[in-house]
Amino acid sequence: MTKSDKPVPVLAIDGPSGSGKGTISRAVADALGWHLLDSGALYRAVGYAASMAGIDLSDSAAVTRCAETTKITFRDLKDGGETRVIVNGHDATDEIRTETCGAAASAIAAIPAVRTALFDKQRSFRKAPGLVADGRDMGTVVFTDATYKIFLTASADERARRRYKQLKEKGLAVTLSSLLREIEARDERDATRKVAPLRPAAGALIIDTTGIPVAEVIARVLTVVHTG
Ligand SMILES: Nc1ncnc2c1ncn2[C@@H]1O[C@H](COP(=O)(O)OP(=O)(O)O)[C@@H](O)[C@H]1O
Ligand SMILES: Nc1ccn([C@H]2C[C@H](O)[C@@H](COP(=O)(O)OP(=O)(O)O)O2)c(=O)n1
Repeated sequence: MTKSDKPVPVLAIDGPSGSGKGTISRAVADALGWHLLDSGALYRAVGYAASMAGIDLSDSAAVTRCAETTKITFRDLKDGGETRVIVNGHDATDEIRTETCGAAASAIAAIPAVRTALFDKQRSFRKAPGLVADGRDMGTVVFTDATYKIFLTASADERARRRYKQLKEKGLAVTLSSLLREIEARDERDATRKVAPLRPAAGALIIDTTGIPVAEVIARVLTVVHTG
């Protein structure tokens, strides 16, 4: 709560992989001077930690213990570069961004107890003057009372092309066809799981970003916040 007892505002931005959530959330949080929660990084960090520990990702009890005990912190760089994600003391920022880790995150995210284990940590990011929360269930589960709810989407082809360009620029060996397959498999798993499936929250503004430049999407989202 703020001093005036008004709840701290939350802008929930949900959507499938490659829809632009990370890019738009970071830019909007910077423009508003609000905090940022990259909830996907938490699921990726748990997937990474479990894989590193040699845990079978279908072993729900072991993965849940891993989610409960893994120490995840975000470290912002002074030069404004990519926020570092520290997992059990190790800078895992680059490792967690691979598609392999994305698939591991999607698999462990379907375990209800893993989601419960990460719930309070996500809620703790809600601090004045406001929070931009990026994920799959920000508006539907974690911040059901979010002040603003946005669902970003784009065609699977466009999302795969964006991811291809992004990973190529990082020097990773990827093919467009395998990325498209991985994105479609992840969409399917995230949208059909029993707990917190990917779907627009009731009343969310749905923005299809196919063919819309980043600057235009940012402007549209900021209009929602400014005009309430
Ligand atoms: N509207 C857009 N038009 C073109 N490229 C975009 C757009 N939004 C995001 N991108 C690019 O697509 C890639 C994936 O975006 P990202 O923000 O990581 O998506 P998400 O967090 O939803 O997976 C990034 O390289 C980003 O720069
Ligand atoms: N709030 C969230 C965020 C991510 N997840 C899961 C499902 C996603 O496929 C993975 C990875 O999420 P992330 O947002 O980092 O992935 P993208 O950047 O959209 O490719 O984690 C989730 O279940 N709930």
